[in-house]
Amino acid sequence: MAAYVVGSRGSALARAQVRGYLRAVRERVPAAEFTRRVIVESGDRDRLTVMSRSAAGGSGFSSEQEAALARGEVDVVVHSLKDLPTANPPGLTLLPPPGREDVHDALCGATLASLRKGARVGTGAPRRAAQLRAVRPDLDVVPIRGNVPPRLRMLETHGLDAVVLAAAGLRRLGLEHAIGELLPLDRFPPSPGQGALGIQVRTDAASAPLRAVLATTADPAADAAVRAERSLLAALHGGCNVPVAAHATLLPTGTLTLSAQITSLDGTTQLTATRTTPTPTTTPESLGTTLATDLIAQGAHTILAAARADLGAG
Ligand SMILES: NCc1[nH]cc(CCC(=O)O)c1CC(=O)O
Repeated sequence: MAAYVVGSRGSALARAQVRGYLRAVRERVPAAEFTRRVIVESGDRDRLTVMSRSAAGGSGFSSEQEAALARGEVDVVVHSLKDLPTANPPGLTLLPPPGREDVHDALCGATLASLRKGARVGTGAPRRAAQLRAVRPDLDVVPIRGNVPPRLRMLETHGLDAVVLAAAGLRRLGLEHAIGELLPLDRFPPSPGQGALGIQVRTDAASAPLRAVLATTADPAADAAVRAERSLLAALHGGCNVPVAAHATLLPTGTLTLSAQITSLDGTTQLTATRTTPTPTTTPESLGTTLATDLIAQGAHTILAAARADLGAG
């Protein structure tokens, strides 16, 4: 059997995600063989361009990863799900994720309560900046970007008092000792899909054997949760850079609960809503779109339009 080619970005986090994923696959299908290939994102020089679908040259792909997958240069791409647009390019599909890491955001370098008035807290995510301002309007939120280890080093190199990072990335990199506090989910719900891998493959018949191998790792609970979260984001015409948070959990009883939060960039207005599947036939996707409708009735579009205008101008 020829080895399947697994693509990812070249960051330490992306490599750790591939390593962890292949460990899970090999546990279930020991005979499967894989080789790894790093696909460099031209946009990795500027993170903002990575996020936009037009960045891959108007090709309809959100990244070089997707384009390489569609061209057959790799057979599967391991992404961070939260970085993937909700629109799926034709010919490609996402498989259910193999479970989910810690969904919390982590404050590194301090705890929230220990931060003095006016303390400098680094984050590149508009959602995190807005959530911080909602809870602590006195903080000086400093925009930072880059990969996880350099962002952590900015505590020293940029004189920051704290930085906010996903606990999932820190744990995958073995950097959990840097976590000062896991931020509470009620005030700091995560980005849709945070902590989950986006396992993307081709839908063609030739890829069916690989899809069958990879499907052995599927975690139905994680899958239901991220599908609900991402359908909410899609229904709000979100993107990975808007101040939308969502978190779903599937109980053993089969009940799926989805909570979402939208925050104005200045932190002064915050919308929250929660829904639970009323019947077993409600799909995760319909729960997401229903909750989006609840938030739209509360004025979601006004907050999001203002945020997009500020971010676009910014
Ligand atoms: N946007 C960068 C990114 N994409 C995925 C993760 C961490 C892993 C995850 O959230 O699943 C991170 C770093 C961070 O947000 O701290």
